[in-house]
Amino acid sequence: MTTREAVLEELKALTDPGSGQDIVSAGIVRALAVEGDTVRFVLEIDPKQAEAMEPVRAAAEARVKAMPGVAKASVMMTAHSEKAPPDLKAAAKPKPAGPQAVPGVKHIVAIASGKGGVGKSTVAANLAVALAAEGKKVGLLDADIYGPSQPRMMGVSKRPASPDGKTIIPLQAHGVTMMSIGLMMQEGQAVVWRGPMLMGALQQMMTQVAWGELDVLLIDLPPGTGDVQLTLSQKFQVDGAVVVCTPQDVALLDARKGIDMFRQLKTPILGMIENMSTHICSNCGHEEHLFGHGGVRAEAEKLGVPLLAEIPLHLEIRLSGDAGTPVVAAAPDSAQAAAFRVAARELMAQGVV
Ligand SMILES: Nc1ncnc2c1ncn2[C@@H]1O[C@H](COP(=O)(O)OP(=O)(O)OP(=O)(O)O)[C@@H](O)[C@H]1O
Repeated sequence: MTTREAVLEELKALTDPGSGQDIVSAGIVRALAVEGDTVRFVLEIDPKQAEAMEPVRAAAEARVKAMPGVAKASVMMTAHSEKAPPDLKAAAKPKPAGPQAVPGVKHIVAIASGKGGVGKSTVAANLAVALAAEGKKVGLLDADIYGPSQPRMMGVSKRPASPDGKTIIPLQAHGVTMMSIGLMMQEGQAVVWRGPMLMGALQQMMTQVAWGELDVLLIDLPPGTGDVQLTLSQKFQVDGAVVVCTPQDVALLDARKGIDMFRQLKTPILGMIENMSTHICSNCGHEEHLFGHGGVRAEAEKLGVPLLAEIPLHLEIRLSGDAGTPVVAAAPDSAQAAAFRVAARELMAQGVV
């Protein structure tokens, strides 16, 4: 199969009698399409030149048809428009697009974890509600393709509407505008995501969801260091990442990997959040350190990133999350909710919300 570039190269051998330039540089080769072994294009000419151009058209068709890998060549002449011809060389090589902003969204903050089950989604949901309670316009995008849990945590299950088949209308819960990849899948459906599908789904949820005006869009990422993290950091202007971990050594090791990845991607680390920091007994209020204590603080200091909050392991946090009302909304005055509010205010103090 031949390429568009090879065809253009071949056509440069022909001269445009009007300008004296080759027909590619003269800008009269338009709508060039290479489909398998068929090449089609038009020569856009001044109608007065039709007769003089016919031999050029015939020569162009013959030259392209003689190229290896070409079975059919179809060249037509059309009358030119008044607009300046486009620069074919520039059109062939579009500039690589840098990270883009999401229209209307002032800041993007990723909530990440090195491994699964450390409470990243719980933190994302409660942070979103806490920031909304501070008067911020907050969006929450659940991009955790392996286990989207925001519909359950935020208590929404309705499939989002798309009146025009292009724009997706996000849902509202506890003062937060939210969207989850889970709402686009059939319940119980197992999805095998491949790289390009993943990137497409993330891109679609970032740009096709009608987020409206937001102070911040929180992204609940899948655990670990994979395609979604990479795509998000490379394609969108992410203000920073919050890394959630538990005090266990193994989680810390994974958290370190996550931090390394964001550093390589030049995404600022806004801070770490220690979840399941201490266990507070829901009967007697006794506090104990089930997974050890102080490890995350020491690690954060070593890595030079702030420790945004220490969230206790508390039955109320799990029950409220499972019931669809994050603890910050269910029991705003509780000590458990206060820990999330501390993290929210820290982010506001950093100016990323
Ligand atoms: N501080 C906490 N106290 C009590 N339960 C918690 C706490 N944090 C999280 N949980 C519970 O632990 C479970 C896992 O939390 P969550 O789904 O937020 O983790 P995750 O890191 O997002 O997991 P994954 O991304 O692997 O699905 C949930 O049932 C949640 O309610």
